[in-house]
Amino acid sequence: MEKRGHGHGHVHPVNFDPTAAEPDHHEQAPTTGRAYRIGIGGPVGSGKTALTAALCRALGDEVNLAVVTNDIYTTEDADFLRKAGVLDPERIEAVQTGACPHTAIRDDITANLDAVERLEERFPGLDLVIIESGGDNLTAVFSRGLADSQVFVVDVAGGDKVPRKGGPGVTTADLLVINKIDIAHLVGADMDVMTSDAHRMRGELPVITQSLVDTPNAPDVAAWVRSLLPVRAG
Ligand SMILES: Nc1nc2c(ncn2[C@@H]2O[C@H](COP(=O)(O)OP(=O)(O)OP(=O)(O)O)[C@@H](O)[C@H]2O)c(=O)[nH]1
Repeated sequence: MEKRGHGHGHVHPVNFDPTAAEPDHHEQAPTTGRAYRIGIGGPVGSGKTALTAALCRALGDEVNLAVVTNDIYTTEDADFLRKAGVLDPERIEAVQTGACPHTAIRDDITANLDAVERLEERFPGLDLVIIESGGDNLTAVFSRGLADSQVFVVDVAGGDKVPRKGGPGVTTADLLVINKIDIAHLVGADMDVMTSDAHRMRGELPVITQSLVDTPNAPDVAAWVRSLLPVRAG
């Protein structure tokens, strides 16, 4: 990490590595005997709540699932999901982060783990908890102590440069979703550029492009989620 001075007698660390994240202070807990936890993160308005709703629609009848939402000051996302009727409202827990959302999904994950625990107590045998982060920036990723796998959602409206800007969300998330491809032509986003940059930045890690207007149940992401869950007998 480089250090830069700026004229008041000391230096601040300056990190120009787009793939660098803050250190993760939590270890991944063993996944046996508890619900699998998938984190959904990404910039403000990219479609995280819409994807969460889509996954509830796609998987709700076959998987015992619940959702934790994170908002800074409100319970907006939880309220949206409850109103959308995609899941029993009892299966939705809201965390108010009161600070930058990445703090609650990475640095102090207690409130989120407590919310997961409440859901697990309420619904014994829960298979899956989807944890939706509040909208943040390209550096916001989940602690492995909270999310077993994570999806990072960007959208075409942010510009086709977003994947090549990197950041740990784009480069290290277990799945990158490029959302709202139905409006790519309206915002002048070149999908070939976005997908080839995304693959270049991510190596072997998967990339899904989708429109939740054209495919409201997010079939490709739902298939990816199914592939992560343990196969159940019967
Ligand atoms: N055209 C189009 N609009 C979409 C798509 N996905 C989501 N939207 C719209 O984009 C807006 C933002 O979507 P949200 O799901 O609320 O985004 P978010 O990432 O949860 O937003 P924050 O929680 O505020 O960060 C909403 O008006 C959605 O209806 C899509 O695939 N295509």
